[in-house]
Amino acid sequence: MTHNLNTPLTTHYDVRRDEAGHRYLHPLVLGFDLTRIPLLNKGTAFTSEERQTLGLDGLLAPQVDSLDDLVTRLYADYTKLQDPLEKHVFLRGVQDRNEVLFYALLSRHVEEMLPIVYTPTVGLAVQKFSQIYRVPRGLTLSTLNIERAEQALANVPLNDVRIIVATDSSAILGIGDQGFGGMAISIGKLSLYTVAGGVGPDKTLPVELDVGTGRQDLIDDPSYLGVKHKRLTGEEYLRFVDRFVEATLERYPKAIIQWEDFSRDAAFTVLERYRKVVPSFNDDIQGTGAVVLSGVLNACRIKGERLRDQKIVLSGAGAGGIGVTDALRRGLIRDGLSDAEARARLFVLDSGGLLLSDRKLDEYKRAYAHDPATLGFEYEGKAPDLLATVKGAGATVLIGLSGIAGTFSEEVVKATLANTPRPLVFPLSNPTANCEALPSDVLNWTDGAAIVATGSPFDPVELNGQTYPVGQGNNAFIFPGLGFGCILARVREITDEMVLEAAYALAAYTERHYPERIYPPVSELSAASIEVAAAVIKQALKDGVAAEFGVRDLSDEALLERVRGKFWVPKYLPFKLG
Ligand SMILES: O=C([O-])CC(=O)C(=O)O
Ligand SMILES: [Mg+2]
Repeated sequence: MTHNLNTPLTTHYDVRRDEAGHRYLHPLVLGFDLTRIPLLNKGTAFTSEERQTLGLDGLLAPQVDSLDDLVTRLYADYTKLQDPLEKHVFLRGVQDRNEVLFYALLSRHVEEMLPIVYTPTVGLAVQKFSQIYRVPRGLTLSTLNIERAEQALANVPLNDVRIIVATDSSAILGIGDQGFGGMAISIGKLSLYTVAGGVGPDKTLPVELDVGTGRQDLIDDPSYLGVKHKRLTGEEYLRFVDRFVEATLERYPKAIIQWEDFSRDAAFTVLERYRKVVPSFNDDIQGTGAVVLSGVLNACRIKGERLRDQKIVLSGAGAGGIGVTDALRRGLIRDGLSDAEARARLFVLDSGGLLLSDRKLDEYKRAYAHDPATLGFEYEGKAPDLLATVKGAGATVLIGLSGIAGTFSEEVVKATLANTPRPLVFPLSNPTANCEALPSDVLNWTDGAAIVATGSPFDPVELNGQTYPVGQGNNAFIFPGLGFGCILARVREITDEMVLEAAYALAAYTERHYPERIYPPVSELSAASIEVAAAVIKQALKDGVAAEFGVRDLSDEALLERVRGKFWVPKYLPFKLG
């Protein structure tokens, strides 16, 4: 089969239905090539008939396996590996060879493998991406090809992408600028879209926007694979992202964009610039915001208190910090407070201390700055630090999105305990090494009284003969369901109310199934995502932004059934040439 660049062969197969309505693959490539295209390759699970009709006879090991056999065999290999990054490379290798197998393996061992394909190991994969890079995956736009963005998108061998995770790598997790390496986070997030959000892998596209890096050490590193110059800024930067969005809209008009790990002001600027142009959301601002609101709601329920009774101190004023503050403000208003009353309960600190209106602050932080005259407590210096704020404000909730390990010291945690018998302490920065405090320390310092959640996974803590599970307050509980719902409803826009409903749906799911916990266990990600998706669809209909999914008259249960029915599950489809 030949093709030229003007009419590229943009896919390698069609999915068709036989007379009985069963789906099958009609391949547009044959023979050896089939074993090299991850969405088509079945490895030794090609049936003997397929081997003969597809030109594979003699190319494969004689044994014909089932998908289950392959999963069992690979898992045995996997368990021999010790090092998390090696495991990551192993699993990514499976994904790049045989995607159905990768997802079958991952869905069978979600709890064990999520920390490998996703946080925290993905943080290491980002840092080592140039070294572990093997074969192409996703789309990389850089300053070298952005002027040919349409052609670059035309080269992507997928015809119907519905969800894109795009990063400019300026603030990966809590580890900062990672240049080209950020591609690993886009890939990792999309694995969750498939395993937990039911979106078929052929509908997902990871994107790296390589606008350069502020890291001289990367620029100087001969093994670094990204473009080697300083980051674009200002108008040049926005023009680059404009080109990406325009070309994407043309090639994939049904796609949603998840903006991931953009630093501070870029995160807010990009979100606002495009959210009415293309259905899009920022995972760190909105996804993290929703997941934290959900956990705080459940923790308040466990304490027998209300959200509106809390005084909340947040350390970190990046995209995550301000996004969480905003979600909590909306939650406080829903709990009956006015906007001013809600703001009066939220205290945000950046590296200079509490945000105060007499400090020189970026625009996006200004919204949460307190007037020193009405703050209600005294402080020394230009602005109170974390300890002074916890004491002065009477904090009952402590949330960390600072990216700085150790921020929640024993003194700070004990000062929070002095304000309430059961403080909420959420050291949420990722990956593990950047977490503001270890859950075991927080529980020890508070003699088990604190309600703790982290962003990265932690083992349960044993204390005084009791076991305390540590909730994972990671946006993984929000974005797969949020995106899935948006895809199913073919939304024109993702409203703040839809994101808020995602938070309440997760809280309700947790309360129903795990009343003693603030987040479900990770093994329940897909079950929780289905409920999040249904809530998002309902709100999209209310907001008048849903283009499809005639579900207006469905009962809640019927809607959930509909969403469940759309969930992609890994299985090998038969090949047929007809
Ligand atoms: O990726 C994660 O684990 C959560 C997240 O968005 C971040 O930390 O930036
Ligand atoms: Mg993120």
